Amino acid sequence: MGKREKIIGRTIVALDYASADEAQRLLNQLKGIPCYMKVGMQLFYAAGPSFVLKLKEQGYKVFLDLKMHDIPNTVKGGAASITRLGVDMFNVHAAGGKKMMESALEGVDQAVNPSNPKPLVIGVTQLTSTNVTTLNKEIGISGSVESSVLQYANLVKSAGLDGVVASPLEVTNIKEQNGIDFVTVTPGIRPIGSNIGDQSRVTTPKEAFNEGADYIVIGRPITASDDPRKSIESIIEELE
Ligand SMILES: O=C(O)c1cc(=O)[nH]c(=O)n1[C@@H]1O[C@H](COP(=O)(O)O)[C@@H](O)[C@H]1O
Repeated sequence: MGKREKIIGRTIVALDYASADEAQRLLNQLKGIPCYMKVGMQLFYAAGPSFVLKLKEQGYKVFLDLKMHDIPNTVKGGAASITRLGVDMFNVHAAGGKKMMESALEGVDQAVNPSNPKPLVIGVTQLTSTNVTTLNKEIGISGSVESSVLQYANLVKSAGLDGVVASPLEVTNIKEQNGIDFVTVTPGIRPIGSNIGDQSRVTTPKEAFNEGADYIVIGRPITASDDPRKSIESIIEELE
């Protein structure tokens, strides 16, 4: 696999759209650039499993980002249903605790078979929109964001999940404490000059990979651009 293909395979495009038609329009614009595709709440609640299956039919790897956070039994059932969809990756909130995350893995085990291979199961640590004021004053967790992220990452690892969602800024310490193979999926990606929006803990795509991120997640710098194809090409070029 060449360098360009490797970069494309590690770049996850967040399809945050209100309908399948809008998401498909972006896929058409990015034809021939087989990035990993992320379906989050907005698109899944509107377009459902059928759009996920459509992405798989088109040959994409799919990250289903539904950030499950519920009682263990419910998460177990949800994880089984997600696994039956044949996605490549999905996530749960680490804040749900170890038993909840272990239950997600039990749900996966129930549903895996040759047509539903095991997806990567990823724990969300502190959202990349969270800053220290939100953490301390609203959520009620004291200390730095990074220490909370590391505590969650260690919990995710102890529950047996494959890795975490975190900001690229935290990747080095996460890998140091949990091993190089512990997968890091990093949103909060902002190429130089792009709008930070509601994100707090951001880096450029290049910095994220330099920090050791396995996957970068990019939404609006591509989807809100006047020319999404040009935007993604310039990100890939910078990374090459
Ligand atoms: O789990 C996620 O994907 C996620 C976790 C997190 O901490 N922060 C975060 O931004 N995300 C998702 O990553 C994407 C980032 O999108 P942009 O901010 O538009 O690049 C969105 O779809 C978010 O839902």
